Amino acid sequence: MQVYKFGGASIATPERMQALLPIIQYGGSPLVVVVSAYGKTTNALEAIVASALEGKREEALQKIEALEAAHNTYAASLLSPKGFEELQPRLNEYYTEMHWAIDDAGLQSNDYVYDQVVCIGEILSTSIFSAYLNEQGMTNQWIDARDIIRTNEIYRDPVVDFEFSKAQVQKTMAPALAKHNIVVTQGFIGSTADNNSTTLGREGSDYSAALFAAMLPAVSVSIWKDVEGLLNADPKLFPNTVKIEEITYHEVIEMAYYGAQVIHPKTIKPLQNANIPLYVKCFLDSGLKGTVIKNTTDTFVYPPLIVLKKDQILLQITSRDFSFITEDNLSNLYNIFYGQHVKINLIQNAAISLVVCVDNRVDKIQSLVQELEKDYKVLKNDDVQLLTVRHYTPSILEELTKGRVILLEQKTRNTVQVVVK
Ligand SMILES: Nc1ncnc2c1ncn2[C@@H]1O[C@H](COP(=O)(O)OP(=O)(O)O)[C@@H](O)[C@H]1O
Ligand SMILES: N[C@@H](CC(=O)OP(=O)(O)O)C(=O)O
Repeated sequence: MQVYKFGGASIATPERMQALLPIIQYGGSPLVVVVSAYGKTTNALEAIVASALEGKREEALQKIEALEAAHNTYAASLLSPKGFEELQPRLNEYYTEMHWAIDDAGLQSNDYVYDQVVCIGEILSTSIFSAYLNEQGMTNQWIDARDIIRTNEIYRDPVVDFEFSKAQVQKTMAPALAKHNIVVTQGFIGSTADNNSTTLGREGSDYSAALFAAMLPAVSVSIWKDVEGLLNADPKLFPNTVKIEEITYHEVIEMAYYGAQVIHPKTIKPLQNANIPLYVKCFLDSGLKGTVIKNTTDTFVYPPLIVLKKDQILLQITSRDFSFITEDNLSNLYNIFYGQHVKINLIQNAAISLVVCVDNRVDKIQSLVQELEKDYKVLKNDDVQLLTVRHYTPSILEELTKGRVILLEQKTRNTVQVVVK
């Protein structure tokens, strides 16, 4: 039993979806196919939510109409006229779900509304994918991941109830696999005990694939990307990247944690716990070997692993009464960050101040700063970047920071992190 995860890029166009057929056909079976929304659908859904939350209902409806038309065109170009006609009522149901969800704007929390709308991207893409595979003779069972992945009610950043979800996997997914050999389901989404939809965090489909794999359990997970495997840096940001053949879970968890946008940070833990290898493969050329991420006792010499996290903000937080930033202040400050759901990417403290680097999330920073300012003075340094290099050498660090202003630097034996402007 294997799990394949196809991200938005791999199904960005109907032609790309078509090209996945041989990958699935020769992938071995049974196979769980975990799929994201196609292309940039999630961004489009976020824009719908933003309009609805700003009270611009007409604008939101226009954007929904465009999204519906795009999905209809996508489906119609893959399916026979009969197949499309059969699928249309189902797509319409999901479009209606979206309409209802935006009507909750202002009545329910913003994060709740976001999840009810944004989850539809994956529901639509998988419905089309499943129908297309069926038409092509690859009989499969479509499963709504919201019937399986149970989460708590922290919308947009929920905690998954692993044991409950695992029982659901055994009850519904395992028998469906035994019957059809192929199950098509969604990444990124789950639901609460009250059947409200939740999303697991942007780019969370990798995490879903890992959860399904650990719960079944599967022998491996393959995530299909537009790159030849895991590289030592993002090729869109750095020239001369090198592909990594094999790498430990630990190294990848560090890379993902520091912000490498190739694998969702939560993906590794369920796989490592169940000792399931993760392959990063290229959907543009499935013959390429890719990268394997697993437990190993081998010791590798890695190239410098570089992660650049853009759109960061540096906050300098100073006690108003000149009290030292020691345990009592620190625990108070950590509680504030925790309460505001803001993750600290880098932290350094001095006598009466603390400097933290966090993602510049407009929706969160304002209320965080308001809360902090009750007891502390806060200075902001906008538009900074966080550069992390594992297995660094002095020369690579010099090369990467040339011409940049270094605002903060932290080094351990293996890792260097700098906040640069
Ligand atoms: N270390 C890395 N190795 C490979 N790709 C990386 C790395 N860091 C960032 N990326 C980026 O990840 C992209 C693939 O991931 P992504 O676009 O999220 O795929 P998906 O379709 O699954 O969402 C690549 O095009 C590349 O720009
Ligand atoms: N569609 C969601 C979940 C996801 O993981 O997508 P992708 O696999 O395309 O990164 C997002 O864009 O965040």
